[in-house]
Amino acid sequence: MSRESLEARLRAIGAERYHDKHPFHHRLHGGDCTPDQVRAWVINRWAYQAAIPMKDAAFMSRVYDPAIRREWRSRIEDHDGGIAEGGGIRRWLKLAEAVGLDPDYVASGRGVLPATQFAVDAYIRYVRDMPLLQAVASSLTELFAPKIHERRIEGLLAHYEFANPESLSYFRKRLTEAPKDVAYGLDWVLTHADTPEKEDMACEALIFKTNVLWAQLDALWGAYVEPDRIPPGAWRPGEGLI
Ligand SMILES: O=C(O)c1cc(C(=O)O)c2c(n1)C(=O)C(=O)c1cc(C(=O)O)[nH]c1-2
Repeated sequence: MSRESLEARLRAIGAERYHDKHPFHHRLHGGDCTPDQVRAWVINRWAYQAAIPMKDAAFMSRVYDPAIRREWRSRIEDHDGGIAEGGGIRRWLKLAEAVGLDPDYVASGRGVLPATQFAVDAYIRYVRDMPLLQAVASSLTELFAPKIHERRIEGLLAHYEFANPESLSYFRKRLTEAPKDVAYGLDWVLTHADTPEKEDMACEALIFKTNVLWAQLDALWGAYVEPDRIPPGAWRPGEGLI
């Protein structure tokens, strides 16, 4: 298979399975979420945000080639940032505050749904334990992220009072960060998936990752859109507010 046809296969996986298709996102971006459903999304998505630099550190701990580590380390810097200016994690907490949540409560990780935690932990473990090809390929959902970030900025600005350039700065910044990361990751996968077996492995990794993302939204829908389904220990409306 050529590089072009593997790339087409990866993109077809996104077209079918990326979480922009999930009904929770349609609801969020279309202005149909209640304030508590938005809060539940911010609290649970925090678990994903917090896991990203950990999985990137897990990845780097396995790589012997300094050239790859040099490319990869900006991912950690993008999220953690420096002491003074912070990074994506701090920008996420700005969003938390804007929707009326205490940022310390959100950053504590309390109230995250069990299924969300299982999904993000599975992502960290996958990147730590699987062949490097699959560890890299699992990040390629970011091929599809700029489109959903643009849609989210537009949808939130149109429908919710909390939305403004400051509260949404996380997504705006990702519009320039993600394409740089994914260009490197995609090229690496297309170069290293040089047998039919490895091509299948890369595709399986991307499917795994779309499942990690989908499962988080299924968990949100189950707990906060369906009535009376919040699991024990998970965030309940009224908790963790400013
Ligand atoms: O808002 C989204 O829908 C979304 C999706 C994804 C993704 O596709 O995994 C990431 C992000 N955002 C994101 O902001 C981010 O920093 C990020 C890093 C990664 C990764 O797997 O390394 N995915 C994503």
